[in-house]
Amino acid sequence: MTGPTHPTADSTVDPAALPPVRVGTRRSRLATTQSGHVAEMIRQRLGREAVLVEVTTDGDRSQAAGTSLVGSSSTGVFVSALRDALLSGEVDVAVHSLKDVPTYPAEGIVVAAVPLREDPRDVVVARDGLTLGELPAGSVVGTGSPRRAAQLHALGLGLEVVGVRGNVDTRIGKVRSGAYDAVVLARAGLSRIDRLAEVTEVLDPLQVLPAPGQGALAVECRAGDELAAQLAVLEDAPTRAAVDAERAVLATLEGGCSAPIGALAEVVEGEDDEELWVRAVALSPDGTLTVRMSATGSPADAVGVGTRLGAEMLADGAGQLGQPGPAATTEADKVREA
Ligand SMILES: NCc1[nH]cc(CCC(=O)O)c1CC(=O)O
Repeated sequence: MTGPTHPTADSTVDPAALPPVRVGTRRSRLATTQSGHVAEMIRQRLGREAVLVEVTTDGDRSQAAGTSLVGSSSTGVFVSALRDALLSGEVDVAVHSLKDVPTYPAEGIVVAAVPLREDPRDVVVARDGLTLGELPAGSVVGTGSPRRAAQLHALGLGLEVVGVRGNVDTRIGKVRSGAYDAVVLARAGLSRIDRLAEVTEVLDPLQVLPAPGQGALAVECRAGDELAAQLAVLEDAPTRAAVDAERAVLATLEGGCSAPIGALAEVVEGEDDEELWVRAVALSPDGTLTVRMSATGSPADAVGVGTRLGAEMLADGAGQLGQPGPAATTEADKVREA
């Protein structure tokens, strides 16, 4: 039988009658698209209204002012302003590209959900529809990422790697204007802003491993907020296991190594159970020295698998890749039962 609901009983509160969830976002097209995607999932799966609230970050301001912001040192600024807005109560949810989120935890904040990740691979946008292998030696390839630069050098194609800053549109513009022969970007970013048609090559992870967490989003909220439990419906468990493992590799290596790092994990169907596979690489900045390893284990032990893999890489010389000195092991490719 139907009848009036009882608004005083928690179980019968209509979620649509609650105030809208305020989803904090940076202003870039990539950020607003990602946050809009999360807001839509909140409407669909929580049945609550959601609105985007723009938060200007120091990173956005310095980019507007033309300051160069490349590499991992810049990533925190994009994240911290959103977290400040979360802690001050200005917004209820913060959405980040997971690869931009530092590995150390933020006080008072939890990653309430990691939704299904996009294709995590790096891609090339080159002139004339070319692949990296088709570009003549000496071609100019733009990237602001030490990880991409080192792996491009390691390909041995004689490419000239130069820095590039700015948002995705700006970077592709460098190829369109003829300033660069190619740029390397995350496929996920291009997918989110609907520019996949410009991709001329998808880079095989055997050659170029993505950044830990690439293609995945972190949905954060205040620790202890009842929203944290509700947002769990946005979670994709295999994605969480994969990015936990990748970030554990990174966190372990960060302890003893300043070299660029790539890592990619996936959960695959094993004979009896699901298995987690992790591949990782640490490189000298010029790409001449690499420590490359893989590990496998249970998705339930993702952090353990990644941590042991990172420790194994340190034991194999990953800590010596940053500075000149005795050569580290090259291309040591081991599969370990973790
Ligand atoms: N560092 C910038 C950044 N942060 C997240 C993405 C793309 C989306 C993603 O990787 O999740 C990008 C652009 C890029 O690396 O090409």
